[in-house]
Amino acid sequence: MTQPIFMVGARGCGKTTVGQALSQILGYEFSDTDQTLLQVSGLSVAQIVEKEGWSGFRDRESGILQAVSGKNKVIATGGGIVLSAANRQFMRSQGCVIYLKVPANELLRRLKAFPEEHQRPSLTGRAMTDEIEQVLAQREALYQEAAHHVLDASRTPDDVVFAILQQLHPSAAS
Ligand SMILES: Nc1ncnc2c1ncn2[C@@H]1O[C@H](COP(=O)(O)OP(=O)(O)OP(=O)(O)O)[C@@H](O)[C@H]1O
Ligand SMILES: O=C(O)C1=C[C@@H](O)[C@@H](O)[C@H](O)C1
Ligand SMILES: [Mg+2]
Repeated sequence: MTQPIFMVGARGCGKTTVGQALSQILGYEFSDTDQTLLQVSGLSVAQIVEKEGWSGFRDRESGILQAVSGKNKVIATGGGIVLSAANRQFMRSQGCVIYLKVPANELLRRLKAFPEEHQRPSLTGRAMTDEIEQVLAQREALYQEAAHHVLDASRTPDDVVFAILQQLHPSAAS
């Protein structure tokens, strides 16, 4: 398999952490849409949103998704990449899409421990607990629609990587 692997899911589900580890095992190149946007623009998510609003950020993010896609790549996306129907269609048609599913209480635990507020400014203005539940409720169907594989990602990163390898190459991972 050479097609790109796209990691999707909510903030803090482990797209960057697990995607990077998976790329190393597969010998694939790794890209992250949030990190690439930071590198090419020199601006954090919070700065882009302040200047251009969320719609400006979403437009830039969609452009980056297309730019970083390619063979033998693992691509960690931003948590809101699936809001665009064109992005969902692009990822599904170009590659293999993996949804890392994590319950709200575990997302909250991780995001409280590692807030990274410049890259994760508030989406709703609400308290983090309420925001996570609200955003998950709004996006769950979109993550499911985009995904070829849905993984329980509340386990350790190594366990999640192993589970992905089992889904992609059932014989090789056993
Ligand atoms: N399986 C895991 N178990 C425990 N902690 C994890 C796991 N995966 C990631 N983490 C931790 O949770 C935090 C968020 O992970 P990560 O940045 O990979 O999430 P993300 O899905 O890329 O989030 P974002 O959408 O904001 O980019 C990190 O500090 C990471 O160390
Ligand atoms: O869930 C979201 O909408 C976001 C998640 C992050 O990865 C960043 O892409 C940004 O903070 C928006
Ligand atoms: Mg990330």
